[in-house]
Amino acid sequence: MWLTLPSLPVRATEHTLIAVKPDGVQRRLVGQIIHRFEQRGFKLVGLKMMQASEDLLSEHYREIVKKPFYPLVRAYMTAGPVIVMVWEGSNVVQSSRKMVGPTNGAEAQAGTIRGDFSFHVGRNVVHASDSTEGAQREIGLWFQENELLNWESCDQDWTIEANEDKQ
Ligand SMILES: Nc1ncnc2c1ncn2[C@@H]1O[C@H](COP(=O)(O)OP(=O)(O)OP(=O)(O)O)[C@@H](O)[C@H]1O
Ligand SMILES: Nc1ccn([C@@H]2O[C@H](COP(=O)(O)OP(=O)(O)O)[C@@H](O)[C@H]2O)c(=O)n1
Ligand SMILES: [Mg+2]
Repeated sequence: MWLTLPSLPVRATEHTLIAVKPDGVQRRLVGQIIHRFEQRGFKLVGLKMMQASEDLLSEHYREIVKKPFYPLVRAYMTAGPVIVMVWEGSNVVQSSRKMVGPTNGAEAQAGTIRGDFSFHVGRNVVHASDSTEGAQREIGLWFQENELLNWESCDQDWTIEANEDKQ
């Protein structure tokens, strides 16, 4: 039997900033990390490789910049290139945090990115924004507007139920 799928109204979408940290790049984990977000059904709308400057990093981590361990974070995060990405989808901020797992890989469950690829808080492979407001702020820090692409994904009707907006 064929399903008929009504075309979706344009929906307010959510975005998050995910970064593969220098250890993830060095350990050749970039592909596996991207794969997990693709597999979940989220849409990639921005991606680049860059060397983070200390200034950008202290803005990004403004909540921890005064913590005693921040110099370690700065050294870690500027030690090599990072991959920064913007992913789009329903509830993507919270879902990504769950996919990434808690800050300390030693406490992260197997099946999460940190639980599968790290066991030390200072080498935890990925960054994920922790709130929608934080995500907007971080996306604005790392990306120019013209680096984000608004493209139609052909599987959209199969990853989002059409009536979601009407409930
Ligand atoms: N005690 C620590 N020692 C060393 N590094 C730490 C420590 N605590 C945190 N970090 C590093 O600082 C980062 C920022 O800490 P934060 O509390 O924001 O964790 P997070 O939100 O899980 O990580 P991120 O913001 O990178 O996604 C951590 O991801 C980790 O790499
Ligand atoms: N005690 C800590 C806390 C954070 N960090 C580092 O700082 C990053 C940002 O901290 P955070 O509190 O925003 O945690 P996450 O959002 O990364 O889970 C972490 O991902 C770690 O790389 C650390 O090295 N030691
Ligand atoms: Mg954080």
